[in-house]
Amino acid sequence: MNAHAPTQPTLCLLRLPHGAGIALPAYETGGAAGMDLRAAVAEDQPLTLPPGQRALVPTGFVFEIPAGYEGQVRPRSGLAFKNGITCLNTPGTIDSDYRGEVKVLLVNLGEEPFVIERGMRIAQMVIAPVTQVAVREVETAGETTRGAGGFGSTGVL
Ligand SMILES: O=c1ccn([C@H]2C[C@H](O)[C@@H](COP(=O)(O)OP(=O)(O)OP(=O)(O)O)O2)c(=O)[nH]1
Ligand SMILES: [Mg+2]
Repeated sequence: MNAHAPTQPTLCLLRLPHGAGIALPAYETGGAAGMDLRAAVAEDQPLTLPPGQRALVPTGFVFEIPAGYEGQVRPRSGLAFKNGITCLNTPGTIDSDYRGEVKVLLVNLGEEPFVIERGMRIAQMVIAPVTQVAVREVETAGETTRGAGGFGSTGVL
């Protein structure tokens, strides 16, 4: 039983042919926020990401995100710190109506080429609730104390 069990929705996963043998995305610890995603690159064709380059890395699964939720694809801090590997579009947005393969857009911001092997845990996915709002155009925006101040207007200390 994990920390979030009482209200747990179900994530349905469709395994694609090239995802055969890849471990299901999983929470590595009981209280983990994200499920680790693995690279479904070919066993005999690891993907080398040279410095400054990006690549779409397959996960091998279609994710059926429950209605009312989104999937956020986020970097793993270890890969970012040790190797400069991050998600270019972080957090990647997986819509609940998307039925294609989830892919991870990695970029190498490090100085060395990075080799992505089959089954490597390359990113993590957080499932988060989303609200779709009604959109309405207005003539004036409601007054606030902040007003138009932003981008550092409140200072640093
Ligand atoms: O890191 C990502 C980001 C997106 N997607 C998939 C799922 C998502 O539902 C879809 C569309 O993503 P997004 O809306 O970010 O991209 P877009 O450029 O706006 O494409 P679209 O016009 O298809 O919405 O692409 C991924 O597999 N990985
Ligand atoms: Mg879009």
